[in-house]
Amino acid sequence: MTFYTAQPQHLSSSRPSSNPASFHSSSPATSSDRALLDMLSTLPAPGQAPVSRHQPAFGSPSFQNAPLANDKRPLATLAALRRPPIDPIILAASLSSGPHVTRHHFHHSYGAPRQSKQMSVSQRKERLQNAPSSELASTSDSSTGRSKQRTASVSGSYANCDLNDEALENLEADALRAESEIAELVSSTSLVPAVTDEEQAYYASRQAPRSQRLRLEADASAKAAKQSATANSPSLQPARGDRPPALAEAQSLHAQSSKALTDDPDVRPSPAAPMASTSQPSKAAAQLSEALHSRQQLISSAPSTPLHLGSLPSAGPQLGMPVGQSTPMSLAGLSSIVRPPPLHVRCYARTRIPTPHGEAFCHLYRNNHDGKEHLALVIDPAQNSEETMAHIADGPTGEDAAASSRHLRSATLDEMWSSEETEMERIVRGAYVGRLGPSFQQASVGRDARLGRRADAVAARTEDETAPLVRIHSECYTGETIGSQRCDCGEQLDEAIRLIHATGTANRPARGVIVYLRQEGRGIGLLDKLMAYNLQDMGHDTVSANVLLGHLPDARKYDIAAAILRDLGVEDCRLLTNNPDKMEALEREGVRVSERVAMVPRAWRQEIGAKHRRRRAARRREHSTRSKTLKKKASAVPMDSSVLSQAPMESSKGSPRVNADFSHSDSSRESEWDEESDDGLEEEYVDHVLRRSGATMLGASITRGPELERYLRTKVERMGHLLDLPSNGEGASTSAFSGIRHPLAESAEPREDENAEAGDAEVRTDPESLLDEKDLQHALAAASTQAAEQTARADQRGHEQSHAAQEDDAEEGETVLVKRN
Ligand SMILES: Nc1nc2c(ncn2[C@@H]2O[C@H](COP(=O)(O)OP(=O)(O)OP(=O)(O)O)[C@@H](O)[C@H]2O)c(=O)[nH]1
Repeated sequence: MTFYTAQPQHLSSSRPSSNPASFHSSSPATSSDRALLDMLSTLPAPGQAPVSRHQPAFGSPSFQNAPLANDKRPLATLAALRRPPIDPIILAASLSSGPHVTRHHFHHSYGAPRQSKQMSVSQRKERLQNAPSSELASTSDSSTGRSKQRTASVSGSYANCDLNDEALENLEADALRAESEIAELVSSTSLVPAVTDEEQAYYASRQAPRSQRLRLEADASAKAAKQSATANSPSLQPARGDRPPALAEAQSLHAQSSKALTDDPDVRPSPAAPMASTSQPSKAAAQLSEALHSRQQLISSAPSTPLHLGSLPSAGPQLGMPVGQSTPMSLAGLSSIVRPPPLHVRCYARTRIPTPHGEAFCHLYRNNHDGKEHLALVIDPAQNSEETMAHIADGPTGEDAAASSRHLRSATLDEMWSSEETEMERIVRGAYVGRLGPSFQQASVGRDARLGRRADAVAARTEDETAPLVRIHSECYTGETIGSQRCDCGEQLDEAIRLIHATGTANRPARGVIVYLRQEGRGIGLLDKLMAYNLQDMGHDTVSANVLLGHLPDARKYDIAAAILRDLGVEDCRLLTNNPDKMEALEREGVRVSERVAMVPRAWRQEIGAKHRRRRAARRREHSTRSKTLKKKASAVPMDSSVLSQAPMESSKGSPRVNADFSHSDSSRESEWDEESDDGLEEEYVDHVLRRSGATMLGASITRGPELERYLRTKVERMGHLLDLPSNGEGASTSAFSGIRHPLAESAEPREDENAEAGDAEVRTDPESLLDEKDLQHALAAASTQAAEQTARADQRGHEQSHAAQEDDAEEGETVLVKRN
């Protein structure tokens, strides 16, 4: 029996088969064929495994990042060539036979349960050696008269297919039997047969040598010719050429409805109308036509922004299945492939995390696109204040509203998730205000009330309100967890937290967000990143290694980051990045980037050019002389050993300072920030470099190394990152300085007054000299305080002693007097 499937003809023809109807195909692919192929080849349901290794799983980052036609990335075309969504040949083969089909399989059949004919080369050789000679008997090919000996000496890609002719004929018979069974099944369901797991399990692949395949094909075409001559059933006649009737009918219906649409775009013919005009088209054809029609309409009317599911046409009849039968693929599913469902993010938990730089709120987000848990680190210490948060809880107005609007809070976290949710449940997931403690627990207000207040607050916002500092950071296990020096990711994360905290002043507390996206290895995943490193060890750079592995140099997307920022109430930001793609992506997603703040690698901030190096060397000499003098003084002062051992700790950020010349208190830091003083920024930086607390990265502080240098340079030179390379060696241009001053400094240019002031700054940025100098200063300061205290105590004791002596003297005098008297 002949069977027809909903596959386009050019697909069927790529699968040589003994099926006469589908074997010969010469009609060219029509646009409908292509539309259908397109539809079939982009059909995976959410969570479904890829059909081939080339096809990314739906919802996976690579699926999200699959290059679009309008993608302007330079290597989009190359990527598309390397990793096409699906290979049509593989698609055709797998639709008919199973997902494990590869390009090299060309003939498949379902057979009765039998042992697989695929065996390893060693097994096959062993079997051949042990086989009786009768098994290797030659058979005579009746058509050519040539004698062929089918030994198992076939090698190469067909090595596993050394079946003898008898086995092949058995298989052929099995195949025909199975095909006719499937055809029966198909004719009862009209469209593509569902292949059961059992059938899959009994599937036997036959990779025959070419000569054998040609013979089989010749036999099959002879049979086909014979059958077509004798066939008299009009229902089995292909409607156009040897095209399956269901598809041909669908195409004609589709053409009719398209024409009607072109004539009058407002009138969309109901599926019943074209059906009435044709002579009894099958239900399947009508369904197919409807599917094609709806899809084409969707594509043509799709806006550039994601559609809401509600605006899509109802599921209607389902493609590929008779009405009433369940199928995983509905029209709604189809539409969701055309445009992914609108992105939704929700914050599931929020908690306070103390970091070496200060406190942050860690938010965990889930979304409906990539199944990953992304994070947002919100730095907004004012939220910890009970007074501030009480405003939110009580419903602020006017200035209070403006103050509370500054708080970066997740709308999805604060909202009531259900009417049954208790206050305690909300608090436990992080929807609380103020600082949570054993005696203070107050749930935050729900979304609607808060949004209303936010509107008030926006109206009341003052003009000098600056946008929060935001960093979009991509996960990097190697850089952040094991301290890899191939990249500066760990350092960047640390630096971002530090910089955001550093924006705080007495009047304006720090405020910013680090969105931590789980896009390891620029979106290619840890596995591929590790392989990319091996390619880099072989001489490739970070860009070419990615491309060699079939990826774009950067496969990340930022729509989820933008959604998270919007959820946190960030509508505009100052972005900490060197990557122009990030800025563009955020702007595209509706988050305004009012300013870019450079992320200067710490190692490059140390690299301050030849001229400055010379001056730094001079300053260092001067300092060493001063240090020696100070050391001499120190040795003259008696001092507890405990004081000396604590000196480095004293220099860490937040610890009490004892010498105003070399350090600054928190309040002095605030005033420096108020004045936007570079020196203050430098001090902050130096403090950070010298800190000894916290272990966010192994070997924290500055990431250095030749591989890091290469990585950074490649990003600048090949990926367009906006960072000036440092000068290399003596006499190099100082233009490299632009961008290597502190990123938050107003001007990126080096200061004109290259005097001792600049020298001071340089010296301060040298951690080693600073460590010595500062530690020594602290030690000295502590020692002199101790010495002063000792002196004071001694003075006191002396004073007391002299006083006592005087009293004694007086008493003695009195005694004498009394005696005299
Ligand atoms: N594929 C690949 N990814 C890398 C490599 N080195 C680091 N990464 C990843 O790159 C991501 C960080 O991206 P970067 O290009 O360093 O920086 P960026 O985030 O684009 O730009 P900035 O905002 O300026 O920091 C992290 O996910 C790292 O895991 C590499 O050699 N190959």
